[in-house]
Amino acid sequence: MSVNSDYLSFHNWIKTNGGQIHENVKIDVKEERGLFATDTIESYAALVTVPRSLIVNNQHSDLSTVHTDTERQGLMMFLIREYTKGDASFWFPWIKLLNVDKEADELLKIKMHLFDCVEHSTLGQALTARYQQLQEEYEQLNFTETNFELFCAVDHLVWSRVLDLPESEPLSLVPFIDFANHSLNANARWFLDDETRNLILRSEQILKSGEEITINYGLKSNEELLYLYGFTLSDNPNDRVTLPVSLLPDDVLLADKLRLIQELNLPPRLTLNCNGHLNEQSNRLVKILSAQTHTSIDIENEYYKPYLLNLFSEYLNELNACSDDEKFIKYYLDSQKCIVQKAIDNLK
Ligand SMILES: C[S@@+](CC[C@H](N)C(=O)[O-])C[C@H]1O[C@@H](n2cnc3c(N)ncnc32)[C@H](O)[C@@H]1O
Repeated sequence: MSVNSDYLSFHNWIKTNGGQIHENVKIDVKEERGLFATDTIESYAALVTVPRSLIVNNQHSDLSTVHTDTERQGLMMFLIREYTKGDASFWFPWIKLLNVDKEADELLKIKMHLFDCVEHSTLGQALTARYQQLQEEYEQLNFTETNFELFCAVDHLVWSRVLDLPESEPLSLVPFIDFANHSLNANARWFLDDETRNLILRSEQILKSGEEITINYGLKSNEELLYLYGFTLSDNPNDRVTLPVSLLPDDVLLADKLRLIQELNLPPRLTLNCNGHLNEQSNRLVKILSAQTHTSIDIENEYYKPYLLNLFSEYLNELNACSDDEKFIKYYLDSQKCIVQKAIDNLK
């Protein structure tokens, strides 16, 4: 079967099961596979309607036999089980297009790149924790139907494709709408129909022929985008730098500083916004961390600037030592460098 006929089968599957697809909407591959308008579409048009019966979550009868600790695991088990059934699965026309095998290869490559580049950043820490957790889950679930790489790929598919439905709704995968890519200037929006509980993707403006149909995944930093979806934006106004910080064990003020940090409930990291400014909590944390006398704890002391300069310069050196040709990692690194450089300039 050719790729085109796979998309045709998917369209037919959605329709046969009660869904609707606007005649001028199709899945296509340009730079990235996504949804496109094949002709002009008016604003506020229903682009896709996905019936309740095709929305995958823990309320769906097909997940009733999956017993797991978390909703995410439930979705993973469902995907693995249905993927393993091949064309015997009811969900085959959709799952075939998810390219589970290819995803596993791609992910492995990205993982290697990332670990080399961002080992010491909060992203490196988060990724390390995620893979450790996945390893534990994989062993715990004693999964014989798949290998670990595939297990990671399915985890990525779930993270990158779930929709955050309104509060009372569970984590859900929504075939067809899960082919919409992200844009900060999105031209479409999805919502749950109050009456039918169907999920509808609607145009928010007139769409021109050939235009990509995009939704907004939220105001996420490049680190969050990379962690959740595996891509970044070259010019991300929501980008920031988060740097893990810790106290030195030989700090004479260690106990006092720790107590204060706990009392104030400060997270052990510094966050710089895209203009290189520390947020309020981080500012407070640095005053505590950099103090060298009792009287200077939690006030702007003379060690404040040198402490920060040293921290930022070290991180900048680390970033400069990484070079990567992979487009999204390059955007991530360039943006991190730019923010840290602004923070250094702000201090001077
Ligand atoms: C919900 S899926 C969207 C459909 C996906 N492109 C596909 O081929 O199935 C999310 C994934 O699409 C890709 N993606 C979404 N928005 C993107 C963007 N603005 N730039 C690059 N890749 C994007 C990322 O790989 C992300 O993990």
